[in-house]
Amino acid sequence: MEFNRRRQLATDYYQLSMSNVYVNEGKDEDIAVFDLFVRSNPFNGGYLVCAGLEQVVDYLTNLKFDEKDIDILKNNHPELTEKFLDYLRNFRFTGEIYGIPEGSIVFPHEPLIRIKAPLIQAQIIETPLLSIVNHQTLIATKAARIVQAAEGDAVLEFGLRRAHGSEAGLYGARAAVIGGCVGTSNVESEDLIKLPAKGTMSHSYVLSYASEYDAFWTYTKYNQDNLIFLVDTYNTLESGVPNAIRVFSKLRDEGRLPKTYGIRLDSGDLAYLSKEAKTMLVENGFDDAVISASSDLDEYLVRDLKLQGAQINLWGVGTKLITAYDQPALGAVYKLAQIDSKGEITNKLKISNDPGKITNPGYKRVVRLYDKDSNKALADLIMLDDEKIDEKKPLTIFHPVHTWKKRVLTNFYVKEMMVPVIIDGKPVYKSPSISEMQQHLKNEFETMWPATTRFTNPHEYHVDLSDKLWNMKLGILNQ
Ligand SMILES: Nc1ncnc2c1ncn2[C@@H]1O[C@H](COP(=O)(O)OP(=O)(O)OP(=O)(O)O)[C@@H](O)[C@H]1O
Ligand SMILES: O=P(O)(O)OC[C@H]1O[C@H](OP(=O)(O)OP(=O)(O)O)[C@H](O)[C@@H]1O
Ligand SMILES: O=C(O)c1cccnc1
Repeated sequence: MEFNRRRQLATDYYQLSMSNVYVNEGKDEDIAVFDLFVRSNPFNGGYLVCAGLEQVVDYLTNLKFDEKDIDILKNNHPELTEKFLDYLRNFRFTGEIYGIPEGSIVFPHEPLIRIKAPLIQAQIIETPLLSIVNHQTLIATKAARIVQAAEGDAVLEFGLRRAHGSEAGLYGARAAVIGGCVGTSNVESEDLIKLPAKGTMSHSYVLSYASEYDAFWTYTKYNQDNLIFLVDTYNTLESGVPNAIRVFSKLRDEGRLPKTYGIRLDSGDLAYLSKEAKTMLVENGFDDAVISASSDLDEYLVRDLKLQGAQINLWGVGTKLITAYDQPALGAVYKLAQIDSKGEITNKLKISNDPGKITNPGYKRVVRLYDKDSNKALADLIMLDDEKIDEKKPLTIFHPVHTWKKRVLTNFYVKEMMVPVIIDGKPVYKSPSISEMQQHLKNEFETMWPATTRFTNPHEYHVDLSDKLWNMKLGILNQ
């Protein structure tokens, strides 16, 4: 699936006005290093699930400007010089990208993507990279929380009709599946995520028949598997569930009750109705029927319904997932960390009154430190790219703002977080399949202490700076 292939002007104009200056001032060949990172965890949570890297690669390896784009820019912006427009005509991304694989659990302040490229290129790509990663990381994180609350039950993404446009619906569905949803109702996503779209039936379908029974029975003539009947159109317990049971019984008598069959509840007290429906289904020998529910669900309602003993084993989640309802923006940023101007390297940081907002300078990488016995993650360390860690020696790590808070690690091993993705403009990374990303996330959860992933007052996972990086930062601040 091609991302934004014909949408190269989907950027903020200032990227182009600044680039116009760079070309004309001979700064376009300066080599810049930028970091893309998030400043805080969304949803008052303790973690993020990163997503969007595959679309970043697709965008960067296909980015070019054609004569139509040049005409539009020329007509609207007489200040853009011919020299710059010529530059755009010949544009190709020639830089280097390192990134953290999709489906990884990540934390604020650590680079999710590191960009090293001619300054002008790194500038032009800023807005699209942020919009891709902001969106997908936010939705993957929301999905992971809902899946976490569902405690092993299947979660389906149903949000397209409430998404902020079909592109948000499409890439939101992708991110939701990375985050752990077993599927989506979004048909356009089939080609992107290589999974058939899934679904049940609507109230209008049931209402369009003279009786609820007719609606259910007729459906079975054209759908052999996955027979999930919507049972709340008239009266869930007095009509919907009994009619569903009549149809299931008939199918069983005819020897064609499918593997996946069941009901969907979409209104009323979902805990009470699911328990009553379960009893009725079991009494009729339909112990393995799916009981699905939808209706403005999110991670808190799913958790609450489970606490109430709801007998629901498939959760359909739309609006609150696809729009990241309680936090609709992630706020990932893209900050300059180094400039190499004709061989003269300067490390850069952005100063702020808030120490937590001062950016980290230099050409850096991120590693995760794990406890050798439990295999649980202990902390992440942002360090300069050429630094090494000796796993045999004790390692002292310290809080990046409250530096007196120290820990000495002795029994640990180190894992690199970032992988090379594009080198000299050429893709070098084979993106895993969406189901591999989903599995990767499951493995990641195994390495996290519950304190980090719990919803209420999660523990702040440590993302620390190496000594060398801290000294570089302090040196620049002192200047
Ligand atoms: N047992 C429950 N505990 C907590 N919240 C519930 C429970 N059952 C349902 N809800 C939630 O309460 C909210 C309102 O449900 P309610 O049935 O009143 O409206 P509805 O589902 O929109 O029904 P209708 O379409 O008939 O108006 C929904 O978000 C639903 O998920
Ligand atoms: O509640 P959400 O989490 O957003 O999940 C999606 C909702 O979309 C449908 O309702 P809608 O009223 O749009 O259509 P319907 O008439 O088929 O129920 C469906 O029945 C769910 O309630
Ligand atoms: O298939 C479904 O049940 C469905 C799809 C989209 C939205 N609500 C429900």
